[in-house]
Amino acid sequence: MIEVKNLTISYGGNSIAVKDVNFQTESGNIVSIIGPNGSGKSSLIKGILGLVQPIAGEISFQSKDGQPHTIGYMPQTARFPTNIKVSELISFFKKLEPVEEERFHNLLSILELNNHMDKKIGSLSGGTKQKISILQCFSSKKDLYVIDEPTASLDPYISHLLKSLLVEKKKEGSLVIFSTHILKELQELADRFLLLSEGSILIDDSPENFLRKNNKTDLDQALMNFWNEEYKTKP
Ligand SMILES: Nc1ncnc2c1ncn2[C@@H]1O[C@H](COP(=O)(O)OP(=O)(O)OP(=O)(O)O)[C@@H](O)[C@H]1O
Repeated sequence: MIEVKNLTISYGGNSIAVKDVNFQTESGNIVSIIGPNGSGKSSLIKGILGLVQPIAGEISFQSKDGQPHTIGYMPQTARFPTNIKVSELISFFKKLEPVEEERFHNLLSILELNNHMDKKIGSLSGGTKQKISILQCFSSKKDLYVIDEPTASLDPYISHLLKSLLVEKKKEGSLVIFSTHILKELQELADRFLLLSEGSILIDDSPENFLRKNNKTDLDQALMNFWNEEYKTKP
């Protein structure tokens, strides 16, 4: 379980990236964070991960067995040292954190990373670097998976694989939090979504409930209607 209380993040000056955000969620769920560019999705994710220091609020985790929680993270853009080989990077990851060998080898093969082992990271495409992130993130079981725009630079085949991994992790009892701009992806995967606007949560609902309340079947359309109404009421 994760509980986020009054979380506020600023990078300095007067601007606030995340404003007094509150939510809590149980394990075994997929939660999606959506919102326009600059609405604070990545900042909220970085706050959850402890990568940025909030100016107010707190985040607490409780794992079922009382053990320290483990987190897998896939950033929006994979940033690895450019002058080492793929094989060296993967060996480094394996030294940092033990992997489940069967899962690791399955992923390595599905992601077709074997063909890239002798290449320097700097020579890889963005999508191939994301595949290494997938391998790193999903080669061992975690309590929480945090994925920032998972499918942004992936081809349809690998996007499909990643979405299946998220569903598999939920079924195994982990909590999955991902941000996206793709509402179809949200409707397909999420048990619950948070719509951020200017750092605050504007909607916190399940896709089904939101559709029912708005008498729609298509989330894209329902959210666009909501958004247009929201802007109409702004000065
Ligand atoms: N490192 C940083 N330094 C200063 N300001 C930042 C930094 N990172 C983000 N911001 C600001 O914080 C606000 C929220 O940005 P954030 O990247 O969290 O939004 P986002 O919803 O993830 O955007 P996008 O959809 O474009 O990825 C924006 O105003 C952004 O300019």
